[in-house]
Amino acid sequence: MGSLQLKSIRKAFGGHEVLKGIDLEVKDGEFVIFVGPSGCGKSTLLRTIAGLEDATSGSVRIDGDEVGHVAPAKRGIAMVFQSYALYPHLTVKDNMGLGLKQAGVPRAEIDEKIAKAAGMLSLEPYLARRPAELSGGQRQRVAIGRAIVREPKLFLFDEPLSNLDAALRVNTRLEIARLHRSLKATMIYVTHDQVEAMTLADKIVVLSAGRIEQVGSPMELYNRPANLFVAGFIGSPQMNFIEGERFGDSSAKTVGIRPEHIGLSREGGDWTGKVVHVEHLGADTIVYLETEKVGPLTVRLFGEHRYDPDEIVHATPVIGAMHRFDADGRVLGSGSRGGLPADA
Ligand SMILES: Nc1ncnc2c1ncn2[C@@H]1O[C@H](COP(=O)(O)OP(=O)(O)OP(=O)(O)O)[C@@H](O)[C@H]1O
Repeated sequence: MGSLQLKSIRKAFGGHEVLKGIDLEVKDGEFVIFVGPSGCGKSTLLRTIAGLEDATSGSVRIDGDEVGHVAPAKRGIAMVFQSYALYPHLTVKDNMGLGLKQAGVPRAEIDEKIAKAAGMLSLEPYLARRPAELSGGQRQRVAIGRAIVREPKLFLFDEPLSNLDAALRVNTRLEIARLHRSLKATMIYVTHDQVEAMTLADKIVVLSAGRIEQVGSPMELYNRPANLFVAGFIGSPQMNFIEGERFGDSSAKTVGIRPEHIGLSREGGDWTGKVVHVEHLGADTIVYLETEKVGPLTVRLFGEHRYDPDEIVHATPVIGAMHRFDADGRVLGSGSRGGLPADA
């Protein structure tokens, strides 16, 4: 079992409050990812769950038990850091088994657990090596293996892939997804990487300046963002924001439309504009425009397209794909029913 309940968590460093009342429920077996801009409090929240920071006020419960005064080692959690935090003088096997050894687990049981975790992570050939004799990806797998052998109630990951190169990030990401499926463990994960968040999470928690902006599945956040902040934060390239009046929708202060929900043509379309820049990504082409009617626009086209800077083009939004926001940035509606004015 491994459920987590956070109630009104506040944390201040000196006079500076970095967590401003966090309420969150994580169910047993869920994969929950914290995202948000740099400095919003993601790591502080994770460290508070781990017990590496004490909350200034509020309650942290694991499986219903208050753990605010329980030492980190006694909380039944295992944490995997960006920096691996392996002991350089110990072999892979000893690094993985150290926590269990210190807890007085019998040698035979430790060996069995290490063998099982090493099998899951394809680490068998490296058990006798020291960390310096491993690649970054292998070191991170050892750190994950060390967490697995402890059979924690909660796995906490703090940007575990950010020191790895692009290809290795993808492989390790797939490995973490596979592990989550096979272990059915509760995992809480902090990342800067949108793709990691979208692909791994059952539930994403979007934080900004110490508060939760929205909690939801990746597709809920993408298709039905609760406010301008989430709409702008989730999705890359970013959602286009157009003043309601300029869009022709005076019932909304701002209208949002994702770059893939705008079509481009050389003749005939809603908004005439000039191409400013084009990015060819292979599978997609991103076209940046400056339009007369609605200002700058980013358009994402599937496949390869030839558009040149300074070319005059016409952009047309997909009907029903809009998100509408009020003057406070709260969503009024999204998609085919909520995204358009009533008379459209
Ligand atoms: N030990 C500390 N003492 C004082 N201030 C701290 C301490 N730890 C974090 N902070 C401050 O708390 C705020 C939140 O930091 P935190 O590391 O949780 O953010 P984050 O969202 O994880 O950022 P990043 O994405 O850059 O890692 C920041 O303003 C940071 O400077």
